[in-house]
Amino acid sequence: MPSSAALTVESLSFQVGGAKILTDVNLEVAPGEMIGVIGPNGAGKTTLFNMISGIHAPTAGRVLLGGTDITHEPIHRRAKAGLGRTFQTSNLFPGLSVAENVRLAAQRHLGGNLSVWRFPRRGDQASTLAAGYLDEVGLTDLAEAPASGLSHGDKRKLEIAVLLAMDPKVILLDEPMAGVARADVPGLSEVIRRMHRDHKCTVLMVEHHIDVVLGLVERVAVLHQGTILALDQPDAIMADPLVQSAYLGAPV
Ligand SMILES: Nc1ncnc2c1ncn2[C@@H]1O[C@H](COP(=O)(O)OP(=O)(O)OP(=O)(O)O)[C@@H](O)[C@H]1O
Repeated sequence: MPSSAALTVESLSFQVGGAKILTDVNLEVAPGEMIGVIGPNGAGKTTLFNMISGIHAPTAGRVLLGGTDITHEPIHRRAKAGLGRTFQTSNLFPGLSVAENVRLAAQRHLGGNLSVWRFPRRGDQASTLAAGYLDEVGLTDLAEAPASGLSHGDKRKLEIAVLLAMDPKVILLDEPMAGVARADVPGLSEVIRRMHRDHKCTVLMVEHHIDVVLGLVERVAVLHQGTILALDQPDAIMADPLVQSAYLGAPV
């Protein structure tokens, strides 16, 4: 029977030389679900994201987006099919203003052409949409500031606004809290929570801040030495002795 999952990772393996980086990873993310991927350094989290987003090809297995096999599709076709990703290192246009970054993404999504001179109405529509997304992530007051001057936390919020402008069905959040000041973590968590709730998008999130993951997601996948050690609701994951000994080292 065909899967109704928004994102399916099926028997995914990745091997470099003799080293097994991922081994037979299976994961189904239901439409509108948010799953967190945790695991110690070197467990294979980034590699898994790179396989899903198309940066590297798996040695074996498949990736399906809404039931369609995208395993061999290039990155831009995956994006067009509705897969969005943020990166640990920001991929914004640093010289452009906060608003321009979102407006360009909205305009590309609307029509693919960046020329406001040839399509002035599309430009207006993109600006209106951009203002809405900036409001959603709480960056309206910084709309005219250069993106390069933002704090790490605000850059992540801007990346989310850029993603929303592209209207993805499935969003991969790659360590959204990395480099973010401790004081900014709750605010950014709230932006992610609202994005998921209001846009009903499917989210897969790699994150080292376990508290953040447990507070946001419906299920947690624990990756350990390239395999899924456990996949369950946050409470069950924290109570799982296998997870405690293999990942956390001690009861929590
Ligand atoms: N292309 C590659 N060639 C060789 N080794 C690789 C390659 N990609 C990943 N690895 C190795 O695979 C393992 C998993 O790396 P990966 O970055 O996916 O882990 P991670 O769980 O994201 O770790 P972290 O939490 O530190 O970001 C590491 O030991 C890494 O050195």
